[in-house]
Amino acid sequence: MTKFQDLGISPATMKSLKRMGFEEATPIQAQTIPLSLENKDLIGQAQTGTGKTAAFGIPMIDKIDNTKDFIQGIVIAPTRELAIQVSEELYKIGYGKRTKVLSIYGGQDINRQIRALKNKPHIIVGTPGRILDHINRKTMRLDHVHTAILDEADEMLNMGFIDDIEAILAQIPEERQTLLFSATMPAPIRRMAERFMKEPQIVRVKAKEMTVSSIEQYYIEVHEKNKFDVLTRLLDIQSPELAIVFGRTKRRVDELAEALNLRGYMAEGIHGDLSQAKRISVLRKFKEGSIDVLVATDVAARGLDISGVTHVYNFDIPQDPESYVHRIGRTGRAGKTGVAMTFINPREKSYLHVVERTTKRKMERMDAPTLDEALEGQQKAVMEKIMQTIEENNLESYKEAADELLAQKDASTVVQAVLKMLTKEPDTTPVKLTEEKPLPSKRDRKPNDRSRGGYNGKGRQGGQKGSYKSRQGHTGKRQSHNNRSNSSSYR
Ligand SMILES: Nc1ncnc2c1ncn2[C@@H]1O[C@H](COP(=O)(O)OP(=O)(O)OP(=O)(O)O)[C@@H](O)[C@H]1O
Ligand SMILES: [Mg+2]
Repeated sequence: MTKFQDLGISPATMKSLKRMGFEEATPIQAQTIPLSLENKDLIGQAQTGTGKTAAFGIPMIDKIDNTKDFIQGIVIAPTRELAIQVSEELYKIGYGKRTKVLSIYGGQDINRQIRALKNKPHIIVGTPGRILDHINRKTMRLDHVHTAILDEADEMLNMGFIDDIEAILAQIPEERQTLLFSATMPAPIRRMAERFMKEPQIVRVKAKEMTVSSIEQYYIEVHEKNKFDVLTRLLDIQSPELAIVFGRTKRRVDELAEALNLRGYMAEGIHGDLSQAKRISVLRKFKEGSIDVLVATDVAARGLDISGVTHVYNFDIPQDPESYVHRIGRTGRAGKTGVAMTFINPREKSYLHVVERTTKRKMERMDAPTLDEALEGQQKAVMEKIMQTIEENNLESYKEAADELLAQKDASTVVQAVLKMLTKEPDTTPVKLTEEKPLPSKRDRKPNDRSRGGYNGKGRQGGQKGSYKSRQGHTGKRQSHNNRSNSSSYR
């Protein structure tokens, strides 16, 4: 374990790290911070949730000269949500030094951003399109920037942002330091990236597997038409605190969110076609816990750090192994545990093998749960809740009513009735889901065919990092239909 004080970090930044509760550096931080402080270009690859943001953020902030009123560092990120999240983490790291950090992204009022830019931020975090927009309008100058960072670099290059990124980098002095970070860095993308770097050092955190070991990984073979029932049974049995369900396309995400609601789950979808306001509100609700299932396309969730996500469900298997790594990486972050379940149409078996080969980790096979198991899961959750209520020892005012019931019926019958009332019986309300064809067999697939749902490179939306309110131990995750609109009990 490496202590931050051994990495050459300034006292002001050390103070911020302490305030953030960071005690020891993660491996990627320990390996890249000293190199970065020496101004080396580098490509940093480490598992999801292992602190890459601070790995690039700490040295960048330490190199900012706060007495100078111009932009000295820039971070480019693929989505608005991520830009906001990264800027918030940088703000916290820069708190001790009073570093000014500004996020700029499409969809937000440009005049407001222009006013904020006049406030002379030291660091800009933004999406490629909007950064270019400000460069073209001459509302932002990058000629004093010494550090340029591409977060989720492989995704941005995959999405066709290479020209935008090169145009942005062309505005930054050549002596700059350029850093690329991601949990995945396929070789062709890395070679493309090296074009705009100077003898980059490649820092790959040595790990046997590409995914963190604290995520349990399972797959379930299930036919398309049964997938939804299997999903709801799993939700009933596993009672996730917060869950993310990944669908392949935007339509899929919308239909899944609607179907989950029909069956009484608090779910909402997020993808690139929603308005910015809607996306902000969905993410905020998810972080606060007033919805507990987020249905998303891959790109919508890249890099997002939401505490409390205990389960990830791949309703559709992702088309490439990198997407798998990023999807399941929304759980098991910062040393926490998580569970990832992947549904596989029997004809998609080859994709499972490709994922396993890339991650160097086998998924464990699980059988689809039955209705009875789902009911049992819900009963268990209610029983836990009852025991918890007993432990809280605050039942005085119910004693009289209990005695009255027990005078009429025996204890077992009374408890059975209470259990029945509290248990959400598995719901089989019919739902409408358009069938997705299984992915083409590997042999039919063209190289670089990544046509997926999600963002189209434009129209990215922002979301705010909400407060992570503590969620009281609630076990039954579903609301029955008649009280579904009352979300306050979930806060
Ligand atoms: N040294 C540390 N000690 C404790 N917590 C840390 C440390 N470094 C980072 N964290 C926390 O770990 C969480 C994950 O960090 P971060 O989002 O930077 O991961 P990442 O490696 O960028 O993941 P991804 O590949 O999914 O983008 C964050 O909540 C962050 O604040
Ligand atoms: Mg990250």
